[in-house]
Amino acid sequence: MIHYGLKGVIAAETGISHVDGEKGQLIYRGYEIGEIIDQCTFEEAAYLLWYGEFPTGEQLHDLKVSLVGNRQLPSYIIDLIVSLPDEMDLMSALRTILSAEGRKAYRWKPTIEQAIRMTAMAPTIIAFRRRHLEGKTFIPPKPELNHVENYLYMLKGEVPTKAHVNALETYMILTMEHGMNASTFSARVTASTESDIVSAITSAIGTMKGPLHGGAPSEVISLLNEVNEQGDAEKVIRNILKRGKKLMGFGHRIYKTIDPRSVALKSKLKAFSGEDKWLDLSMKVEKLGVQILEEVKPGRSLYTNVEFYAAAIMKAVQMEKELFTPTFTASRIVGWSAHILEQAENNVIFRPQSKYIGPIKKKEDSIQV
Ligand SMILES: CC(=O)SCCNC(=O)CCNC(=O)[C@H](O)C(C)(C)COP(=O)(O)OP(=O)(O)OC[C@H]1O[C@@H](n2cnc3c(N)ncnc32)[C@H](O)[C@@H]1OP(=O)(O)O
Ligand SMILES: O=C([O-])CC(=O)C(=O)O
Repeated sequence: MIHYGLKGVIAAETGISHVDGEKGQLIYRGYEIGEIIDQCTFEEAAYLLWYGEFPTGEQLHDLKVSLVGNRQLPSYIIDLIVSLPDEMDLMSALRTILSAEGRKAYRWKPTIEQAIRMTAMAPTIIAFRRRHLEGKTFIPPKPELNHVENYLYMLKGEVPTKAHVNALETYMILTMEHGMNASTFSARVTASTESDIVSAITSAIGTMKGPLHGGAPSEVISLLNEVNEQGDAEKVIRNILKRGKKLMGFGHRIYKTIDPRSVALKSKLKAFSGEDKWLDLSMKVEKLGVQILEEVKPGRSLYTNVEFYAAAIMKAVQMEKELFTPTFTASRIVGWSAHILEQAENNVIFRPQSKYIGPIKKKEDSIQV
């Protein structure tokens, strides 16, 4: 039997997270995601994923110090940020620039220190590259700001409001980790060859970029923009589906009910912006989208996924469309690296099989006379 797309195949045991697709539940290291976003910072959630438990005050302090030190970029990385062609999109640039970090020091086995370094570097690379493309000067990280505050500060050049930090931090914690999704699988496959953490994360970034995975939210914005311009949401949705296209931000391999991250983002947005044009538009498109998908694809249980409300939350914190997937990547590096470390603990190389459906030939039969 062939499991196309490895649907339903369990290929590893993990203690990092659990995704219950029927209940619509997401658990990090035993704790429900709702509890984590209400009570933790980005740093605390990352510590939990890497180490399996919450940090003490001293451990959290040490992690913060390590993040501060690793946020400074070496000169070879800065050189790349300014020399890559301008038409390279941010995800391609991030993939290329982070991969330049692959030095001898990263040889097998991966370590938590390496995971922290890559997590610390990503937001600085994204912010510097973005500012370079805008013709603006780089804003170096401020040691006294936390991870999410720093990211916004380096992008915008001013210390962000508490409301913006809180909204983005919620999003970044919610998207840190999600079981054996496509990009995490990529990371684990690369790590399973005993390749280094930089290569594994580079593989994952390449996988994250695609519109069926991490690239979806910018397409959600295109959908919302189209509805906003045309005014008739039902017509826009039906036209997309009539053309045989997918409705971006809807559907999920595991969730057969609403994605709990989508619920959490919607409620954060309600608290954050109250009456907001993009939130209202998103809720209208969600309601109609679910109804029409049930009519067109009955029984497939298609609801909004995390990417749907990600678009509205990014708008709320004034992030441009080009930053959506890189920001998702900056948080998912935590989950990828936790999986790379777990893979290294009990490694078996990933090597599924394929069924050959081509012909069997003989060379002499193909010789023309
Ligand atoms: C962080 C993340 O990666 S979250 C996912 C982000 N991606 C998106 O939002 C892109 C849109 N969604 C999709 O493409 C899919 O739902 C995926 C990739 C997320 C999941 O794919 P799969 O598990 O392979 O489900 P599959 O594509 O087989 O869907 C089952 C059925 O529902 C349909 N379907 C699934 N999602 C959608 C959608 N968004 N719009 C229209 N139809 C859909 C499929 O066409 C399929 O129909 P069929 O039974 O007639 O063949
Ligand atoms: O789990 C998946 O297949 C996709 C997803 O939601 C994620 O990676 O966050």
